[in-house]
Amino acid sequence: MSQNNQSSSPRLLDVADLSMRFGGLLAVDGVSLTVHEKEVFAIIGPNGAGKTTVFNCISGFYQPSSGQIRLQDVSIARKPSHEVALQGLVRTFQNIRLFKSLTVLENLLVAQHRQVNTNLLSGLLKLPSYRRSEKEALQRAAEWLERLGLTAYANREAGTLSYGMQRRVEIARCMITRPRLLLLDEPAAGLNPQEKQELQQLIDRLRREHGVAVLLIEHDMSLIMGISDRILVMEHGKPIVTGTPEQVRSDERVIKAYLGEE
Ligand SMILES: Nc1ncnc2c1ncn2[C@@H]1O[C@H](COP(=O)(O)OP(=O)(O)OP(=O)(O)O)[C@@H](O)[C@H]1O
Repeated sequence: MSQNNQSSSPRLLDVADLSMRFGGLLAVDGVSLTVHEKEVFAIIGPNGAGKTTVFNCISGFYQPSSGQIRLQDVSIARKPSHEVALQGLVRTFQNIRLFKSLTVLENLLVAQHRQVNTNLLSGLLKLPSYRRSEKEALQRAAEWLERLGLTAYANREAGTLSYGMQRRVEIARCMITRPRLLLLDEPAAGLNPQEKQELQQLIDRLRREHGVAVLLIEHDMSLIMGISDRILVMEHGKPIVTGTPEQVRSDERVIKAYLGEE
């Protein structure tokens, strides 16, 4: 799979000197990174390096101890996750978080509730504006089900699908809100080799056809090297190096700190 050179594209996410302290532990220590529009940017590093904590700070689940986080020049540090999502940044989780007893379609409808006209009065009276936004939500759900090969599963309870399919539903649920930046937390975890290959193709397609940038944490090196434009390597909360897959692969500090441990 070919990487795109997106470094000349406009900057989408700017993280500057981010730190996060838990009591006596400095879990993230001075991390800076920039994600450009339509870029695929990966964060890698050994277990406990601080990757998930960086994700939680960016997506509004943690309030960083210090540092700046800007999405298209608007500060999002210390904003709650639902506000960050409204600004166009959405995420998936290491452990899939779907409404398992709702159908796949219902999961996609729930995801849009903030965008649907939820004015109580217009809902009660079933005014045309309410019916129109409900219809649009259904249409968008059908489109995303088709794009991700999920149409046949629309009426299945999400919890009964295979792990790989649930991951797809999760990604559809994010994409349906039309984000500019999609954060994927270990998207290949638990997938078989064929599903990993499909995931790689899917991420590439989302970027090319829907103009979304992707920031991901992943342990699967073949996926990372195959899909990323640039990679940030972390160790013990600190950034070690940021570069292209080729630069990272041959960097001695990375080999020592990360690849060397295996
Ligand atoms: N809510 C928390 N409270 C206290 N310590 C935490 C919390 N979250 C993370 N940590 C600690 O911060 C450090 C970094 O953890 P983090 O989960 O960010 O690492 P990671 O790189 O994502 O690891 P993994 O690859 O295993 O998911 C670890 O030492 C972890 O125990």
